[in-house]
Order: sequence, then C-alpha cells, then structure tokens
Amino acid sequence: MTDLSPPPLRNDCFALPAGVNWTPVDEALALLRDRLTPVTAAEDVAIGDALGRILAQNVVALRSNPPQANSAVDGYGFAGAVPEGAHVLPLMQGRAAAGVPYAGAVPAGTALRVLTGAALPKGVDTVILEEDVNANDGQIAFRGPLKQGANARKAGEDVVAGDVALTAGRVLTPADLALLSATGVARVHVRKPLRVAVISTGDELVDPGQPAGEGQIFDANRPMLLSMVRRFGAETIDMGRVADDRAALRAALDSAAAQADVILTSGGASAGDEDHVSALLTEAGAMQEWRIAVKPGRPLALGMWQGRPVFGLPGNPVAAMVCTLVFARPAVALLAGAGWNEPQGFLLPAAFEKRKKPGRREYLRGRIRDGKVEAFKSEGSGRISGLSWAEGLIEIEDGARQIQPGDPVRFIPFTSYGL
Ligand SMILES: Nc1nc2c(c(=O)[nH]1)N[C@H]1C(S)=C(S)[C@@H](COP(=O)(O)OP(=O)(O)OC[C@H]3O[C@@H](n4cnc5c(N)ncnc54)[C@H](O)[C@@H]3O)O[C@H]1N2
Ligand code: MOO
Repeated sequence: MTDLSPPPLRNDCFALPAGVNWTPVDEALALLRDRLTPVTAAEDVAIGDALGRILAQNVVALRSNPPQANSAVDGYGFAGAVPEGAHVLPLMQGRAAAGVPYAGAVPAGTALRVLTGAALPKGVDTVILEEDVNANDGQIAFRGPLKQGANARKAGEDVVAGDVALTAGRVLTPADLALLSATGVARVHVRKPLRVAVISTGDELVDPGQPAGEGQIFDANRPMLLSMVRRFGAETIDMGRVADDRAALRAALDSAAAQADVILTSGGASAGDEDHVSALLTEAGAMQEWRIAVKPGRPLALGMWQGRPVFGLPGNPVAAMVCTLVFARPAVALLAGAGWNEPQGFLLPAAFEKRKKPGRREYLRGRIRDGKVEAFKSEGSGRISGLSWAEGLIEIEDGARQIQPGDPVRFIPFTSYGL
C-alpha cells in the first residue's frame, strides 16, 4: 500500500525547505555583477541630445572654467591688497564688461569700473563691490581691508583644460550638460541604449480595454515593467503576451533574443505545471539562479537564452516589481555601460511592527510620514494598490527576526531606483 500520510503543515510558501541551497540576495547580486559586462555599442551625439545617456569614454575639458580671471561682482578693480582704513583711487576712463574686455592696462594706484564676468584687465587682480564705494569726479573712495584677489575668480579655479571633466559610465545629468558646455565640449561619445524585451506569460491574461471573461485578469505587469525599464534609460521592445504553452514561449524567447540585449518575462517562474519560463531555462541548461532567499520574489528565475540574460520574474505584480528593482535594475545599468550601482537608502525609525523569519531578505512597500517609515497594511503579493500607495521599499536584513516601532529600518525611495 502507498504511504499517504500527510507531511507536516507549514502553510508558508516562503519557507526555505531543507536540502536546497537558498542563495542570499547579496550573493545573487554579486553573481550578476561578476558575470555581466557592458554589451552596448557607442555613438557620437550633440550634448543637446545627451541627457540621460551613458558616457562611453572619459570626457576631457577642452577649455578651463573660467577660461580667464574675471570679476565676481559689479565694482571697481585695481591691483593688490588694501590695508585697513580709508582709501581714494583715481578712476581710469572706460570699463571692462563680460564679453567686452578693457584693451589697455590699469596702472598701479588707479582703478577701473568692472562688471561681473568681465575678464580682469592687465594690472587688476582685486575688486571692490560697488555698494562699498562712493564714486565722484573721476575718483573712488572706500574702506579697507581687502585681501589681494578679493571678489575675483581665477582662471581654471573650477576646471583646468585637459582635466577629466566626466568619467566613462556617467549617466549624464542636466548639470553635466552645463559642465560639458562650459568646458567647450559640444559632442560626446555615448552608449547606444540597451534594448530590453518584455514578455507577459499566462493563459489568464488579457489586455486592458479587451473584454475579460471569467477567470481572466488584465495584464498589469507589462505596462509596469515596460515603463520601469524606460525609466532605467533603456529602450523597450514590447513582446506582448504569451499563453502557457512551451512552444509559444520558446518562439517568443527566440524572437526576443534576436531583437533585444536583455529579456524580462513575468509569470511562470515557479515550479508548477504551467511554469514554463523556469522549465525552458532549465532545459536550455542556462538557469543560473532560481532559489533566492527573498520575499517577495522567491521564484525569480535568472538564466540565459541564446546568450541574452533572462529575468524570469514572478507573476505576482508586487514580486515582479520588487525583483525588477532589486535584481534587474542594477543588471540593466551594468549591461548598458553605467557600471554597478547600489540604490541609496536611509535609516529611519519604523512606524510599524513586524515579525520575520531569519534567513531571507524581505522588502515591504513603504513611505515616509512624519519622519517615520510606514509599511503598507498588507504583504499580499497581488495587492497592486500597495505599489501605488508606496513611495519606496523597506529593506529588512536577512538575519532580522523582529521590527518594533522606533527601530531603525532602511528605506529606499523609488527615486533611488530611478523611478
Ligand atoms: N505551492 C506553491 N505555490 C506558489 C509558491 C510556492 O512556493 N509554492 N510561490 C508563490 C509565489 S511567492 C509566487 S510570486 C508565485 C510565482 O509564480 P509564477 O512566477 O510561476 O507566476 P504565475 O503562477 O504565472 O502567476 C502568479 C500570479 O500572478 C498573476 N499574474 C501573472 N502575470 C500577471 C500579469 N502580467 N499581470 C497581472 N497579474 C499577473 C497570476 O494570475 C497569478 O495570480 O507563485 C506562488 N505560488
Ligand atoms: O514572492 Mo511571490 O514572490 O509573493 O509574490
């Protein structure tokens, strides 16, 4: 007779069964960091088109900033330091203005009208503010002391021509475009955008706007994942939906691999009868990681399909988003040429209480209110409203067992993830 005695009840789909090697999150991240390398080619673009692009090589300043010594204020320029007390200087005819330099030299013991940004004429290294001066009859009167060089900016005090202004891998910001312009750089060598294909899997899915029969649900993951990837600065290829059919999924992966550098799938990552993503990656002998000690997202499947990294994200939307932020985002940045970077988090007191099993990393939906971190009322992985409610993730350490109100917790704003 077959033994039909039941196993002990655990009722915890996150329990980490013994005998399986559960990979800690940091180990899975280290694997991605070590194995992946940039895959994008480079091109030249004008800096007006370079916002958000990734530098493919260091950029050297072609000109110093400022290119010449100039006045920091509107006032009067002369040579040298001025001791304490009252001073009167004869004023030269003319003036120096930004873009309209003074042609002559200013003799020692005389002053010249100078405006902010004006190149300092020969003989001038110090400027007094016009508010501190009485000017009359071709003379100025003012009080010292003033240090030599007061109110003047030295040539190259910010950047010297020939210096590396920005390094390869930099994701160009608005400020960077100012720096490049100021240092005479009009075009930059940047990486072509990474191409990321997104596939939803599941017989139950229909697109919003279509009629949904009983048992069907709207595909929520695809619009979310496509827009997240765009926020990461990559180009997206929308591969649509694929039914729970191994041949169809194989064809979709083939097509995605032909067009994209990276593939994101959602659904079918677990080990059930219809979990074809993990099955196909295993069959291809290219499953790198699968059992990661993380909640949500334990069934994340990391593998390769025809040389392209595949992130087999869990179907539950919360797990799909968390896994994309935690695992796919840094990988996408690295593949795109921006290097590995960790999201900036902040330790703040918890406004919630939580018990937790040690041995796995947990991410909760959180937000900051009154200086404290609130957690969403439910950890349910299908509660999409909590993703909208949240403004970031709360990262709870692998070893933690309990969080009490007031305990410091790490809050990582969605903006730190580039959203
Ligand atoms: N016996 C066990 N069952 C489950 C376990 C487990 O350990 N033992 N783990 C659970 C966890 S955790 C997750 S997460 C899911 C992951 O499963 P799959 O990646 O195989 O995903 P599916 O089964 O295809 O879907 C899960 C869930 O998500 C919905 N879904 C899928 N795609 C979409 C989409 N594009 N938009 C909106 N919703 C989507 C799907 O309908 C399911 O409800 O497995 C648990 N089960
Ligand atoms: O982690 Mo599954 O990863 O809850 O939703």
